Amino acid sequence: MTESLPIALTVAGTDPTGGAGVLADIKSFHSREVYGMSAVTSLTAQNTMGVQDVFNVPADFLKAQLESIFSDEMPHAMKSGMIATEEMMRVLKKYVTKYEMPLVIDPVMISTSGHNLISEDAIDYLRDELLPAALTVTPNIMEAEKLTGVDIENEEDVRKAAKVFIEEIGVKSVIIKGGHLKGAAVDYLFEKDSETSLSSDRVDTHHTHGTGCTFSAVITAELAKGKTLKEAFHTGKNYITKAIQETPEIGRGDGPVNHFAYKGEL
Ligand SMILES: Nc1ncnc2c1ncn2[C@@H]1O[C@H](COP(=O)(O)OP(=O)(O)O)[C@@H](O)[C@H]1O
Ligand SMILES: Cc1ncc(COP(=O)(O)OP(=O)(O)O)c(N)n1
Repeated sequence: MTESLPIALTVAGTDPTGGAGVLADIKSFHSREVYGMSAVTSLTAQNTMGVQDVFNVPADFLKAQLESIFSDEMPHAMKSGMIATEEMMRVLKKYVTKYEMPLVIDPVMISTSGHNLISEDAIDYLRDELLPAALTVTPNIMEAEKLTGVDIENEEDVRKAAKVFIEEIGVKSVIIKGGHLKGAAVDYLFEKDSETSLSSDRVDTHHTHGTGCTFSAVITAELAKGKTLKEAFHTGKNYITKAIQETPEIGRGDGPVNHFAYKGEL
């Protein structure tokens, strides 16, 4: 008899060159031996040099995709990435409150190349309505600053922002990624009564396109297997570090990471 596979769902935008968004998420799920499903929010025309165009899927069609999935099979964990409009976020909120499963929100706002991927009013809805529904939220430094209003330059500022996330915004936990701070690449997991930080040497490379998507997708995959958030955080960090150390040098600009590089225990 075949053993049943853990299933993870991503609700996110596409990047046709496969470095970020849905394709990066599915590659990450697959490499962790988790069956991947997706509901697409936006089609972007982008590559390693930047974002050329964006087409947002009508909110009703996002609903149709989610309905197709949830009326057929229940994923074990779910993540969201680029959710461009408040209308789409409202649709998503209905599903994440109706069906209970670990939810990881990667609050994607701006691409590395500086392109706005979500509207300003969607940011307010994200902070006030969606974040409290998540098991964890994985902002980078700029996203954490935008959502909390705290300027972040060092570890103390990271702690101040985490306090706002937990005590004011009402998130259950937050993982603040330090990829854009100076020095070592340190990420911080804050739960109500605990703090865990994981550090790795900074890799001297500009090939970091899709690191945030990949990191949060691996965490989601581990949660789908029933791992704890701390265990998932450790695997996510080890996976992304290896994926950045062994970038495949694809494209003419800021290239993607290597989804085959990490060979850790499944
Ligand atoms: N140059 C680097 N060397 C090692 N790890 C990095 C590097 N850049 C980012 N990371 C790691 O990649 C993950 C994504 O971080 P970050 O770049 O801050 O997020 P985002 O991709 O959302 O902007 C984090 O685990 C971070 O520590
Ligand atoms: C469709 C799509 N989704 C997300 C991103 C941003 O990717 P992320 O991994 O958060 O960030 P970078 O590491 O690329 O900054 C994207 N570009 N496209």
